Amino acid sequence: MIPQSLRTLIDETRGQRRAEWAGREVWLAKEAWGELAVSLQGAQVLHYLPAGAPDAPETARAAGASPTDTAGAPEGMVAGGWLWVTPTPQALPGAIRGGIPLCWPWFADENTADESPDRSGPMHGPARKAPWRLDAVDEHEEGVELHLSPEERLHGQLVPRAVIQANARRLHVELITEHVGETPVKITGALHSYLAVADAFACRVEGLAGATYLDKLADFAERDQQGELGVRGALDRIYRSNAELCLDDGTRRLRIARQGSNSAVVWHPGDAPPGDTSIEAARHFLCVESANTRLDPVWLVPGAQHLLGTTLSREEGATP
Ligand SMILES: O=P(O)(O)OC[C@H]1O[C@H](O)[C@H](O)[C@@H](O)[C@@H]1O
Repeated sequence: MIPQSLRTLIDETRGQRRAEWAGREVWLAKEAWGELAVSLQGAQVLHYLPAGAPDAPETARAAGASPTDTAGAPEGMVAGGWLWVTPTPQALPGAIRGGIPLCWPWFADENTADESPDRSGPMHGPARKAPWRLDAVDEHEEGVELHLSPEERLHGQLVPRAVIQANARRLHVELITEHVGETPVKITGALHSYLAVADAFACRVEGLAGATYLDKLADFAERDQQGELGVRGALDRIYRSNAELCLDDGTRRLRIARQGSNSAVVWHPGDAPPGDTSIEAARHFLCVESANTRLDPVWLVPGAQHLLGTTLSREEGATP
């Protein structure tokens, strides 16, 4: 579910092109394998829709529906796609709420921003607001692979880069950190996926039963997940888990695999969303994040690399 204005840009795309959306440069693809939109601010995937999905334009047309159906969607938004983007994004230099923001080189706020000099760095680190450049686009019939790096140095000793792969079966995002300095550095971070859902409070996240979690809404109290997770309101949890997850919103079963992550963050603000999003629009996302947090920080030594990844795909055997 994305803003109508972004949908229009994608509809006007044949093949690949660059355009401007909400004051940011975006890279767009509309190909036989599906659709992809990436913002160069933050190297942030904003939209992905594989061909053949029930909400893909050609499938919708075959079923007699409009591919840009606004029925039931909050104002300014259209259904379609696996990711959610707010219809009311902050102006630059603010970050875009939605898609897959890259939180780097730390996850969350000043209390956990171990890498900022005085533990007071910006929430989720500087990478998501920074300008990135597209270093390479590897295009082939089955899909596309993008390589991006920040235009400026974001850290004295660490250099990040992002790899985004999209095809008709899956979306895969990697955030790779290379240590180019002299002394060990501790990092955290996240691929802060805003997944589009029919109703956030009717979602089930499978794969976390029995896992322990830190409840950020209860001062990081440690708890056990009893049974599978049903989301019914506000929650902000860091699960100690590297398991593959499945998000079921009643209309789609999305598999979420993670690489280099032993923290799965599940977040929804309930009926008190941040100022850049209405309550109505917020009912259509659930964040399920591939993360490194205070539970599994990564110590990088000079010359070492760390890869944090996430792969979204349809569940095997499920209808497309
Ligand atoms: O509003 P943002 O800075 O994008 O952060 C949004 C959310 O991100 C994570 O999921 C955290 O666990 C939440 O505590 C936070 O509120």
